[in-house]
Amino acid sequence: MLSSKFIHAFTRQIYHTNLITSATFNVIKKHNSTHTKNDLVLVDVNDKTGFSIVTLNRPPVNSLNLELLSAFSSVLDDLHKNNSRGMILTSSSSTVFSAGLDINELYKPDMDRVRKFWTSLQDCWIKLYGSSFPTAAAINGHAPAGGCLFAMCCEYRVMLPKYTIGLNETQLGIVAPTWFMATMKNTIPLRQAELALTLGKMFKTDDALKLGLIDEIAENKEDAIHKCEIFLKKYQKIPQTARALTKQSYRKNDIMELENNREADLQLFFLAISDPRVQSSLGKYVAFLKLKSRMKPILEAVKFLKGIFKSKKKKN
Ligand SMILES: CCCCC/C=C\C/C=C\C/C=C/C(=O)SCCNC(=O)CCNC(=O)[C@H](O)C(C)(C)COP(=O)(O)OP(=O)(O)OC[C@H]1O[C@@H](n2cnc3c(N)ncnc32)[C@H](O)[C@@H]1OP(=O)(O)O
Repeated sequence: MLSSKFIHAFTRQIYHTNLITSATFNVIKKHNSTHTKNDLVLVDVNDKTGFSIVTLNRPPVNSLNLELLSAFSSVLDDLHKNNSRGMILTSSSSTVFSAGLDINELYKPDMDRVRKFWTSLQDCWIKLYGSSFPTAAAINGHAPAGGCLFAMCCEYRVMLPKYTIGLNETQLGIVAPTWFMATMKNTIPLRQAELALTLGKMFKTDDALKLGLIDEIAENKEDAIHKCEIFLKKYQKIPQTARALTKQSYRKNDIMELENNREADLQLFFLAISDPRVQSSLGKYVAFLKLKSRMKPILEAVKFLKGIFKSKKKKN
């Protein structure tokens, strides 16, 4: 009953988007690139392929706060309305795809704001994981937690060498929501997902490839985007509605589970972040990140001096 209702709703939605004239799409095409409020998310449409490159742009680490999530959510709406031919998700940072949820939204939160924040995160996940258009992620930097979640929502992942990706929540003393877990279960083998989730494991690029958490390794960002385009082009020969319905049917149980329990999920989140032990873990983590960031120049100086000593030793 539920599933036929769901399929029916999605079919209507997809037919509806197919019927949208290319006029709206042309508006984007003509301008070629659109930016959201504050430029937190940049959208560039490739005239030749029709693919949109969506760039998360919140320096320094693309941590997902309410404003970034709201901007991303409305970009996903636009792509859907404009019957996008495909989306490539990437980052404007040279070392970080996304640092995941902004810890400042979780630590000592303002309850009004955190409600909007969590609802926005739910929106983004539902729209991205269940998108009618095909998606690929060009992971050009580290992708912990929420960063890994968004990458896993895409149907294909290309990552640059020597970065890390994973759902590391347990390491922070928090539990990944069930829909985070479901997304990982849809990406890598079940037993590996359980181990990765309970350990809060971050995988280096090579290991992520072996595990199937990513699909390819690229030399640099341009190469990653190119590889994503090759993937998206494969769908050009497949009838659009059949492709979209297959993807959505495949993911529908996970999506319906959240759709039907959004308020309960929000209450569970409130309960978790109101726990003093969770707040204490988050507080320590915020302090650790700040300390690490401040120590960076010292660590870099030590590395530099070590390099000099090493080369002097070699000469002698
Ligand atoms: C059943 C119960 C269900 C309810 C569950 C309840 C709660 C759980 C809810 C959700 C799950 C959580 C999901 C998440 O996404 S939590 C976020 C996890 N993210 C991380 O652990 C990443 C932390 N960051 C890093 O590891 C590194 O920063 C980096 C991404 C590898 C980049 O390293 P780099 O060396 O390039 O940068 P810096 O470390 O120097 O950082 C620069 C600057 O950014 C600040 N920062 C980093 N990450 C975050 C972040 N996630 N949020 C906010 N701010 C961040 C860092 O502090 C520095 O700031 P500064 O001002 O000091 O320069």
